[in-house]
Formats: sequence, structure tokens, C-alpha cells
Amino acid sequence: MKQTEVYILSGFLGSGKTTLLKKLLKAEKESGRKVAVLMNELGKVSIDSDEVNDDVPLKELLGGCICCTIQDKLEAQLQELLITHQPDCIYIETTGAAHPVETLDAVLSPLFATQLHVKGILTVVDGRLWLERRTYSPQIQQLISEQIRHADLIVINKSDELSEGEKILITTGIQSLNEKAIVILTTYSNVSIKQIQSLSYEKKPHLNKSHVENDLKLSTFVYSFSKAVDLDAFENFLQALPDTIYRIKGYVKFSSTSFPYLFQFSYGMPIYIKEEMNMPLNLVFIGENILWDEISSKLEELEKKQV
Ligand SMILES: Nc1nc2c(ncn2[C@@H]2O[C@H](COP(=O)(O)OP(=O)(O)OP(=O)(O)O)[C@@H](O)[C@H]2O)c(=O)[nH]1
Repeated sequence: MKQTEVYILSGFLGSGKTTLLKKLLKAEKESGRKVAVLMNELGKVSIDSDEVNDDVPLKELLGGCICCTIQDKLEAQLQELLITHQPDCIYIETTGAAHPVETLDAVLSPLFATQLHVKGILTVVDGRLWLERRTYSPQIQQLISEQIRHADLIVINKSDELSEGEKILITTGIQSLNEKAIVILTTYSNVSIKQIQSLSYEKKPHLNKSHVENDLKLSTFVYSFSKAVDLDAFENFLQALPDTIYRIKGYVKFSSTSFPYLFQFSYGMPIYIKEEMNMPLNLVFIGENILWDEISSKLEELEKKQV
């Protein structure tokens, strides 16, 4: 019986998992393989799924982490992908707060023992974040370390933001946490598909687990704009945000433009990409110990200010 290969994409919020997924999907398609995707997001609204082409079978698990809260749903979604599409491989993109082993446990259900072959855990690390990891809460530091320790392949990403000395420091530091993993330095998660397809999953010892549902105080919030806002006022809003908002993604429309922008914000760095059609104006926020009502009031003020 043909087994479907499974790859688990792990890595902290905003490290470059979706960027990696997009590249792998393109390469898999070019090599003639039938691919399916299972995407898990903490927020109740999906943004990343827009990045996956319509011809790729996609299932989404929103509003929680695969690891425990929605494990049953994961099994149902996997079953449906297998029955309906019989893919050669399935890529599972986990939330940035997920412990990769718990996601793996969910995939290794006896239900799929003969159908799925787990090929590996790929962990993406934001190089700059790794250097600055001590400024994050101990739980987040632990989660990032465990995502690294359990990986079969580690992608140290955003190397365009690193000096040569920093690249060496990060690579040696990360390799010492997981000597068996393949470690590669990339910009925009540029990894060769051959390297991915030749992976073989290796069981690692179980370590302590940090997880969004218990130790981590990560929470999410979705704001839906009803109209366009002023760009300068929006940038002022961003600058005043607490440091513990780690990720914002979604669509925002400015007074001066006809279509919205895809907005990405990780570790204080905003990126705007112009859309060519209307999109639902939802912004998903992820942060630690944040009073979301306050953020919501500020956004409402922004909408009132609109010229
Ligand atoms: N400068 C730079 N930016 C990058 C690189 N790779 C990805 N990015 C940007 O970083 C942001 C986050 O990338 P994603 O691929 O969405 O990260 P993610 O891990 O899927 O994020 P979550 O799903 O929220 O956890 C996006 O704006 C990317 O364009 C890189 O190598 N260099």
C-alpha cells in the first residue's frame, strides 16, 4: 500500500514557515507530486491559507493548537485529505506556539499507522530572534529550544538581517542543541526540495514541554475593520504597541488606496504588500499578556479618525 509522506513545519511565530511552505509546494508541484496541506492557526480567522494556490487541497484548523485542543479535528481532516485526494505528501504547518512532538503524536494515531509515513520535522528559526531570545519570557525561550531540539532539519532564516559573525554564532549555538539535525542558513526559507525529500524522521528523547494551552500566556485577538484608516495614524498605533505583541497579520485598507494591503508584522518589523482585489479587513494579533480590549479601543479610535 502506498504511504503518504508527512512533513511537519514548526517554528516560532513569524519565523518563515508559510514562506517555506509556499516554496516547497511550488517545488513539489514541479516534481510532479500530488501535495496536500493542513494548516493550523491560533487565530479564529485564516490569513495564511490565501498563500496556498487553489489547486492544492487544503484543510484548516483554526482557533487553537493541534497539539491538544483540536486533535480530534486533525484526525478527521487528515482522513478526509487521504480519502478524497490520495496525496503523495502532506505538509502540516503548525502554529508558532506548537510543540512539534505533540503535533507528531497527533499524526502518529493508530488510525493512520499504515497510511502515513512521517518523514521529518522541519523547524524554522528567525536568526535575529534567536540572538535576542533572552529578552523573551522563559516559556517562549524553552519552546523555541524544544522546536530546535526535535527538528530533523533546522532552517535558520532571515540571514539577510545577519552579519557574517552572527551567522556563525547562531549556527554553532543551534547545532549544539541538536547535533543530529541538518542545519541550513537561508533567506526567505530557500531550501532545496531534494534536501527535504531525503529526510528521515528520527525519534528524540522527550523533553519538558512548554505549550500555548498551559505555560505560555499567548493569546490571540481578531479585529475587523469596517472601513479604511489613515496610514500615518496606523503607523503611530504600531509604534506604541507593547513589545509582547509578537505577530500581526491580515488585511488593512488605507484612505488613499482602492484595495487593501496584506499586512505582516513580526518582531516590530511591518511589511505591506498591495492586493489587487478586496479582501476581508481582518487583522489577527498574537501576543503574551495583552489586554486586547485596549488594543481594540485604539483601533476603533483609528477608524473614527479616518479622513
Ligand atoms: N527580511 C526577511 N524577511 C523574511 C524572510 N523570510 C520571511 N520573511 C518575512 O517574515 C514575515 C513572516 O513570515 P511567514 O512565512 O509568514 O512566517 P510564519 O512562521 O509562517 O508566521 P506565523 O504563521 O504567524 O507563525 C513575512 O513578512 C515574510 O515575508 C527572510 O529571509 N528575510
